[in-house]
Amino acid sequence: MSIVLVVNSGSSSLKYQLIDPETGTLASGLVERIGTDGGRLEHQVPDASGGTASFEADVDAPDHGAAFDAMFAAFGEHGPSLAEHPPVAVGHRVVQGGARFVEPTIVTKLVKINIDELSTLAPLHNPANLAGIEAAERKFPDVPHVAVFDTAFHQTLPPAAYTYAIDRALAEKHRIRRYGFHGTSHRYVSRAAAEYLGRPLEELKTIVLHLGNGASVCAVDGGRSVETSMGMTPLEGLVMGTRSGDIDPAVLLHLQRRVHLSPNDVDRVLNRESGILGLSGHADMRDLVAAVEAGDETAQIAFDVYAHRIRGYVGAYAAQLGRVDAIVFTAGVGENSAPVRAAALAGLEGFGVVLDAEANAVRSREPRTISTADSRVSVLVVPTDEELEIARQTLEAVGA
Ligand SMILES: Nc1ncnc2c1ncn2[C@@H]1O[C@H](COP(=O)(O)OP(=O)(O)O)[C@@H](O)[C@H]1O
Ligand SMILES: CC(=O)OP(=O)(O)O
Ligand SMILES: [Mg+2]
Repeated sequence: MSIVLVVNSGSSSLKYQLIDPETGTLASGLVERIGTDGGRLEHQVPDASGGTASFEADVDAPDHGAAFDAMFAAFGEHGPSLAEHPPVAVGHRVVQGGARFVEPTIVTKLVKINIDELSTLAPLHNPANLAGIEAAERKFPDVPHVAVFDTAFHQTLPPAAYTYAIDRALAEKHRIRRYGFHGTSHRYVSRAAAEYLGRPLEELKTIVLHLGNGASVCAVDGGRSVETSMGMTPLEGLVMGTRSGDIDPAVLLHLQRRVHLSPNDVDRVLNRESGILGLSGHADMRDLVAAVEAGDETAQIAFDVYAHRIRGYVGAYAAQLGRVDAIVFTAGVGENSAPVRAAALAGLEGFGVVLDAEANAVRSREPRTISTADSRVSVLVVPTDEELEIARQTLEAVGA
């Protein structure tokens, strides 16, 4: 058996999964609200009847080390026993790998220094990823730790897609270019979509819409990322829970010169206080949709801006690909929100994108088609599984 512990450390959360890619998940869980009051743990294990048993607890988690302690306590209390199912490696999601990390990489002191240096290019993510690695190393000092980078899948972007039109020397000196993120998800989902359609990956042209708390679009041509909406940092592109996505860069200058916000203030405003939260007061899509359904006009505008931006990217990426075989929705919002999917693709019938309202309303955790039989473009919902993908890549990196 090759068991991997997969760790996805966010700024305020720790998601984990103990998994054998060949046989399935042994446990998964989440510690939320790290660093603030009201920490909570959820731990799930498969039960005898083929379902899952779920355990919840309030926990005190001032930092990632404490979150790891809470996770261990949950394994101790609810199983499975880590002594009986020891991981052969720990796989970590790391968001920003820059141009340096294009493969899953065994963590060394130098790798950690590099991840730290890349923090300015993913300020919400890399510091938390590193904190998670260090906490996990203290708990599992004897197994290899592997970093799997969100940016790696996008290393195939052509220069025309990753180059910003600014002074070349300045850009090169400061490594300013599009890197792209959510690559582990885009890679997994584009492959799973090809498998579901029963078509060779090499001949498929796909647009993947990863709509989670962070959100990005990826144009995948023959299994390779050729265009993606996040940029040098995970701020560019789609409207997100708390991030603005695309904005005229002159707005930042205006905020600094005329409103006298500091660079850190602007960072906070755009990364944490914008998106659907800034527009409506709701960062969570479930709350936004509920407010729209209750007739709240401000919520309606936020929802419309969110969908309008997606539709624009679908059109742009269709043009870049020249042909689209499938549009694939994934992640929390993409997998669960029928109203978002319908609004995002509304009016595209003339381009051969026709949703089936009934199929779109079905709730399921399986890959499925939500377009009509005569829609020229297949529209799919394919649940992402970043943890499984990270586990596979971790085992490959350690040669297990
Ligand atoms: N049933 C649902 N309807 C609409 N949105 C949902 C639903 N379930 C989850 N979501 C949304 O998914 C988002 C979180 O997605 P997720 O992929 O878990 O994000 P992350 O990995 O970035 O934390 C939240 O905005 C949440 O509102
Ligand atoms: C890169 C990124 O935005 O990740 P997340 O969606 O987990 O915030
Ligand atoms: Mg995510």
